[in-house]
Amino acid sequence: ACSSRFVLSQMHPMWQEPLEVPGGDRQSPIDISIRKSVFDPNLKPLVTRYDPRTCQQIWNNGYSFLVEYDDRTDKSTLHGGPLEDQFRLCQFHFHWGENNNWGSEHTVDRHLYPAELHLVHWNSDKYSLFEEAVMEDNGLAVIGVFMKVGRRHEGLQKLVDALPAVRHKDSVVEFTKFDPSCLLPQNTNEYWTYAGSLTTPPLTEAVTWIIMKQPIEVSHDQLAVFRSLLFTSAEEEVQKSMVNNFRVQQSLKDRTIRSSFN
Ligand SMILES: NS(=O)(=O)c1c(F)cccc1F
Ligand SMILES: [Zn+2]
Repeated sequence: ACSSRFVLSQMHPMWQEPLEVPGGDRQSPIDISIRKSVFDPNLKPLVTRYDPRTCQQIWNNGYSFLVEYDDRTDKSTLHGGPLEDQFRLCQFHFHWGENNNWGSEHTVDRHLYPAELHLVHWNSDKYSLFEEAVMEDNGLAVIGVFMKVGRRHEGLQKLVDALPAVRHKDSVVEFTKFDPSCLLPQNTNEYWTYAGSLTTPPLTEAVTWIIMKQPIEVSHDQLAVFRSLLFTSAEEEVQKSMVNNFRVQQSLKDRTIRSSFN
């Protein structure tokens, strides 16, 4: 699995923003202004091929919970869209709020969603490890999917049922045979894409972001289970609810957001 331990081992205490970032001209997340985005007819459809047999475990890393995949071979991949190369799925995770009024990292015309899913992939045509790719301009591709409150998401429920087992920071539970394509919206041809960064330290400017226009629906109760997780480990006296684990929005600076649709 892609040991995001690398990314999170440099973890700063929560929200010690603003963190000085070398360069810092392509930071994430951002607001996606629809009128500022430019339709690019050359953008291709996204192609995801996920093998549920590569799903390994769920890990509470004290920041979010990650569903980690075996990324030692090209079994679960992403290509197409704005991407020139093939990318390997290493993990997916979420960001959410303490209530349904906020929680997403990206916004659309300042509209906040209660949560956002990130499917993290690294460029396996150019690099041999996630830890390498995370330091390179074209190293990562992250699919962002907005989540709104509505009908219960049957595919998500298997994951929700496993969360009590990873309530505390540093807990891990085996989790297998999960196909993350069930978490994608039915329409994956409409997305925005821009050059950005990790939204957690080391905040490296390595990410091609692909943000789906169509949100998925999850139930109020499913989001409530996300909020039952804890930032703190079992040993700590004061337990802190894992909520509001999103980064503050960053300036667009000299960047263009492209859309795959008109
Ligand atoms: N939030 S994010 O998708 O930028 C992200 C990554 F891409 C990789 C590791 C951790 C992480 F949080
Ligand atoms: Zn994320």
